[in-house]
Amino acid sequence: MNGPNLTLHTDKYQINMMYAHWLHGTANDKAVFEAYFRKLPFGNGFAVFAGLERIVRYIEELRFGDEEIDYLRTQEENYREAFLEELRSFRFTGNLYAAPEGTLVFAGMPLLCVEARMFEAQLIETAMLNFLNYQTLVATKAARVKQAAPDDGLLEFGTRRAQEADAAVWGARAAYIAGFHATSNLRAGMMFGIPAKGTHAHAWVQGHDTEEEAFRKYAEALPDQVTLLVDTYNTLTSGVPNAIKVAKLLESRGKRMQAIRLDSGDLAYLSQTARKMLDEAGLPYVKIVASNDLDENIIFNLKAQGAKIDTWGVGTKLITAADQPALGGVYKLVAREKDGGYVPVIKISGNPEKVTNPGYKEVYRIVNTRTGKAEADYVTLKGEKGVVDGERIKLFDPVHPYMHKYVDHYEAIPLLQTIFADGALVYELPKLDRIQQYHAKQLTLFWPQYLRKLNPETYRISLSEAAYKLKMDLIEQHHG
Ligand SMILES: Nc1ncnc2c1ncn2[C@@H]1O[C@H](COP(=O)(O)OP(=O)(O)OP(=O)(O)O)[C@@H](O)[C@H]1O
Ligand SMILES: O=P(O)(O)OC[C@H]1O[C@H](OP(=O)(O)OP(=O)(O)O)[C@H](O)[C@@H]1O
Ligand SMILES: O=C(O)c1cccnc1
Repeated sequence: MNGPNLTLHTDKYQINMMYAHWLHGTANDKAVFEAYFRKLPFGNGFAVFAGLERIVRYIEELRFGDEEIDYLRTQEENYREAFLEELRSFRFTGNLYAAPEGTLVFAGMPLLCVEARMFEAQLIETAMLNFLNYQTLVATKAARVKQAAPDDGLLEFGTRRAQEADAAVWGARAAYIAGFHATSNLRAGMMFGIPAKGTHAHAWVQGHDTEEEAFRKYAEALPDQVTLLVDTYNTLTSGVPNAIKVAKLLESRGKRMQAIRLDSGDLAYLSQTARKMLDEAGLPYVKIVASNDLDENIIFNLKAQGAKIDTWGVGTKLITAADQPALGGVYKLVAREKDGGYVPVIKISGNPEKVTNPGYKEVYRIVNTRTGKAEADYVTLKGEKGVVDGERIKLFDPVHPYMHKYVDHYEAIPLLQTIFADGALVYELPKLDRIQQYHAKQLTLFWPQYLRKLNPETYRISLSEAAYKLKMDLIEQHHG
């Protein structure tokens, strides 16, 4: 997938820091960074991790070419020529660990960890956050829509309203991970193998003398996939009756009309009445698709009202994550090389939730072997053995440490997979269908109280006692 060169898709301050490290001889010192977010979006109980495939492609293709170097030369007179020359041979040579796409993730857990030369780890922050914040946000929004209509068809219709072209296609992919069935965007279909589907617009109807003629001509052109948009003039007095006529015509030719689409008005009332009209005409197989500024809340309400809708076309509010336009994922330094080893580092803040968790760490999902359900995620310092050996562990909330419990019958599933090792891609990117299936399976690991859309219970991310002690010691040191 050779797209545009994204190497300068970074904030200038990253290159400034790279330059300063280079100048002072610390560019080759290793560093460990972790990416995580502090607050779940949409008041949801979980987020759906997405963005890894794009991150992998980006890292593989990182190169400073002539154009990039010439541009940097014009942007900063302090950059020495030898530094710019060094950029020519820049490659990612570090390690990257990440959760697989489709994993349910939570506030405060490391989603991705980079261990690399300071020079490399710093450059990639901006683009990685850009990719994972957006794709995780849209996948999470899509998971909420899926929860409102778990057994219905879900079509992603957002491209025309998306924040530009990349957002449209990667957003369509994120929606598919969370259980959407198809996208209207053909490029997303071609790039990722997502089924591409479509009906027709009002323009098709407006472009003919009569609605009936428009429907007939459309059905003649595409007899195997006829979904007719019935609301251009009057849904119940014109659109549905004309669609019924065309469905009968198709039947006489041995074909079946697929669906009608409703795109305005009271979707509960119109779908119920249209359903009745279709059934009475002997067309129970003709489905009803609805669209028009839908989101999980409207879909939930329409279902509560008894709407007879089989498939939902969801555009603007999904692709733009309308009720929360950004996920606040951050990328924080947790350890750096000094005198041949790693020293943990911390960022202190007056707000306890913003104090970082220091140290090179690992994260495990603790699954109770009696219930088969996840109890909490458990963050340890790298190399801690207790959890791997199944020893009794104490789970507690690092912000409210008095809230704790012990578990001893559990399986500890490591969440971060090795993606790059010494710069080499060692992870086989799964096919998109596999990611969708993996995501669906992830949902079965959690009790429903963590999954509900409204006021979910908080799933806890616990620090091991050693990781917690390290944090407290560093806070103490800094206060001292
Ligand atoms: N029964 C319903 N309950 C709750 N919301 C609904 C219902 N029917 C439709 N909606 C939603 O109400 C919103 C606005 O619909 P409204 O009826 O105002 O516009 P419209 O009929 O589509 O008008 P226009 O023709 O300008 O598009 C849409 O988001 C739509 O999905
Ligand atoms: O409502 P969304 O969730 O964003 O879904 C996509 C919308 O895009 C189209 O409308 P548009 O107004 O662009 O054109 P049309 O209604 O004239 O077809 C379509 O009819 C949907 O209503
Ligand atoms: O195929 C459709 O019906 C469609 C596609 C994009 C946006 N709105 C509707």
